[in-house]
Amino acid sequence: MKKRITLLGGGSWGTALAKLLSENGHMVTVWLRDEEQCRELTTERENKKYLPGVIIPDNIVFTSQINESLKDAEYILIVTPTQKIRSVLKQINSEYKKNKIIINASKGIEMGTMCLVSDIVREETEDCIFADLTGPSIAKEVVAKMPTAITVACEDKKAASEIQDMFMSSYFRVYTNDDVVGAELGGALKNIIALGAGISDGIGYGDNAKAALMNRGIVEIARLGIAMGADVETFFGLSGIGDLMVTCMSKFSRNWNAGYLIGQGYSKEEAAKKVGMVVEGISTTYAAYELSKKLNVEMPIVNAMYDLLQNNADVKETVNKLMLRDKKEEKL
Ligand SMILES: NC(=O)C1=CN([C@@H]2O[C@H](COP(=O)(O)OP(=O)(O)OC[C@H]3O[C@@H](n4cnc5c(N)ncnc54)[C@H](O)[C@@H]3O)[C@@H](O)[C@H]2O)C=CC1
Ligand SMILES: O=C(CO)COP(=O)(O)O
Repeated sequence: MKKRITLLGGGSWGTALAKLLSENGHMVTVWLRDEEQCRELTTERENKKYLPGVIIPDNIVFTSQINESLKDAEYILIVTPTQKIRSVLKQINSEYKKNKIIINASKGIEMGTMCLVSDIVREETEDCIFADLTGPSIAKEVVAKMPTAITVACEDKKAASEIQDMFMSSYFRVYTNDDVVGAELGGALKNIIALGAGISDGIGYGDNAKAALMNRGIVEIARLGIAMGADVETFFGLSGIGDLMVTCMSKFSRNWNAGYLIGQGYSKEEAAKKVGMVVEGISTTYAAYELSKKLNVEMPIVNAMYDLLQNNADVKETVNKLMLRDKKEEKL
């Protein structure tokens, strides 16, 4: 059935999801804060900055009026950088953020508050159902209609199944899951590990190092997840190890690319600027570091990444410290 969906954000992932939803027959509106960009997208039907070369279907509406964009919406799809979500939701009149189904497609943790996106949505909206759309899904491959499998995590089974139907297509397979916290944590924290994988590649370490990072990375992600009430099984799924694999291995990943540049000697600011799109792993490193301290969860890779980003620690020395920690059993 045709649904009315408004996207908050139209960068590379927003554009890709708007295109997919429109091609699935839904009525899609995209809110962007920049009026000039709305005009360009409306007339040129191409997102030159974030997804050049992709033709945007004619029936997608772009607007810079946030309340107007939500008047008829049944579903709200959040696709803005995580650190901006709260301020975006605050701009919406209360009547338009009440009793809606809110789907989050962003992957990060809010700095300062340590909130997951589900917490932000709970605090900034009223009586809404929250779902998290997450998993290994590089926007450039989705717009090229390459096979992709993803998860929708939602505690409300009916809403989960509606969202599954809404996104499913011949090249986009959607699974459901009811572990929202686990799915959100997997999506957010894999960005930190991918940044680390990029650094490892950037300084010239090999595949052994990257495999170790990925494997020990998912272990510490699961450790934090367990402390926060998530189901450990979720971390073996698409939103966990699945997304970790693609983000650490894809040359399209912005987190991997930013890490690679840092490994080559650029500062985090220069690397983020060069990538030119959101690098969620940087801000999420700070939030995850605070969370691990608060919950007393051992997260050596997150600590190392914090040291690199916050204290400009030397990369090789940091890796040495990681390797020479106390001997351990291979356990969660
Ligand atoms: N690109 C991808 O392949 C995927 C991205 N994601 C996630 O989706 C989220 C968005 O990522 P992308 O679209 O790729 O990022 P992007 O950097 O391509 O685009 C970000 C969008 O947010 C807008 N924006 C930035 N600051 C804003 C503010 N203060 N208020 C309102 N809008 C603002 C930008 O104008 C742009 O439209 C991230 O959390 C990312 O981790 C998830 C899966 C795949
Ligand atoms: O989340 C993603 C793939 O699932 C996209 O990762 P990047 O933000 O690193 O490009």
